[in-house]
Amino acid sequence: MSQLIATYLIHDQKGHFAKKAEGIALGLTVGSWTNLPLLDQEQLKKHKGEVLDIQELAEEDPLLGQKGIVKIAYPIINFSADIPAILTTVFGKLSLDGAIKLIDLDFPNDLKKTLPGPKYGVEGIREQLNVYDRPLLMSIFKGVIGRDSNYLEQQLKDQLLGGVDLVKDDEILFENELTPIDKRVKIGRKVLQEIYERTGKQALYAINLSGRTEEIKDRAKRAIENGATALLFNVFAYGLDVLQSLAEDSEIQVPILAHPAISGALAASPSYGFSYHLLLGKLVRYAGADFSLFPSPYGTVAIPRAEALKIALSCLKEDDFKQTFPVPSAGIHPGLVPQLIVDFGKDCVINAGGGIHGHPYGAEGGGKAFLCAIESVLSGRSLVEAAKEDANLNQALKLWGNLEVKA
Ligand SMILES: CSCCC(=O)C(=O)COP(=O)(O)O
Ligand SMILES: [Mg+2]
Repeated sequence: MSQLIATYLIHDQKGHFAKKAEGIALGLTVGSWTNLPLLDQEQLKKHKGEVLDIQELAEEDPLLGQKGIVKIAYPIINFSADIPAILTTVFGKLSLDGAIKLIDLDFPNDLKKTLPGPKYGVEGIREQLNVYDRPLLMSIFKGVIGRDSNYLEQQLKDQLLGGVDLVKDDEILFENELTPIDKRVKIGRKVLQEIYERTGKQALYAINLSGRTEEIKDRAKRAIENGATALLFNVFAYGLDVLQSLAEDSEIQVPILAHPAISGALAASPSYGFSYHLLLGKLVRYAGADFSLFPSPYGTVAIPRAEALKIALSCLKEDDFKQTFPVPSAGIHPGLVPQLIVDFGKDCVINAGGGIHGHPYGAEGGGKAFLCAIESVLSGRSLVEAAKEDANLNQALKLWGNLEVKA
């Protein structure tokens, strides 16, 4: 019988993990079945969760007690094949029941088959952009709230002239009178075309898809009909199922970038919530994101390096799905590029807002400084060496410094 396997970090003052694990396996499936008549027990057996493994960890939390890892298998006949039902089964009521963290989910093939995964993935995106041999570079509009469409247009041009592969709206730019989505799409189409004719550079502009859930599919489709080339989506403000339904829609034929806004509330605690790699890696990928943004280990809202690396591994793991581009973000500047490439390799997106727009030569200089940093790392040169011949990189390093690389 096909089973979904959930791995949890649990805590117990007395280390009674077996009892706790059995309580979860029963409580989230058939409830207390042992007191029922034999006939009912037989009927319920095929629905009961099964404790597969219990490991006691040496580590102890001073307040929460001893730590343990338990694996519980849930028969997939218990729930419908959708993420809301899956999450409610494995972590619904349980998420409210003290210090417990859902670390991972192993999906059986018949359940995986019901999920879309990314439409384009790393390979498809590289084909669209015609960039195969380096990390991609993305920049983020900044300071657009309260500004008109001329301002937005100029910012887009400046960013693209810096040579970036993608530009994205900030996740906090919503429907507004000055720069509504229709206007942004129109500007995006025009400027992307102009830059392509001038420089031959293909780029994508990810428009923030916002508004009420019931409106957003139509809004996305209209944007795409009018020339939108990618969508940014605040997946945790809406839910993974909404991402899935966008990804599955055959009329939504553009890449989707999943923004991690809100996810800190769900994953940052070491003892509660989801693991970051499950949420921003596996689930976002399975639900259909082509890109997953997450806090890098080095910037302004840093997460531990080990966590960030696991997110990226989960995005790129050999699997039945296309790969999702990992996008370590927040507070990124050119001096971090060598470390980002050591950590995430070539299949990642280097993504910056302030590190592009705050460059002394403007967004164009910012983009060029990043590209020079990427190229110098890939050709084995130090940033300091490369900066001797590149004024853009030189200015960036003077302003933001140059992180010493750790293996
Ligand atoms: C926390 S990951 C999302 C990064 C993001 O949305 C952003 O605006 C980063 O901007 P920055 O100026 O820090 O590059
Ligand atoms: Mg942002």
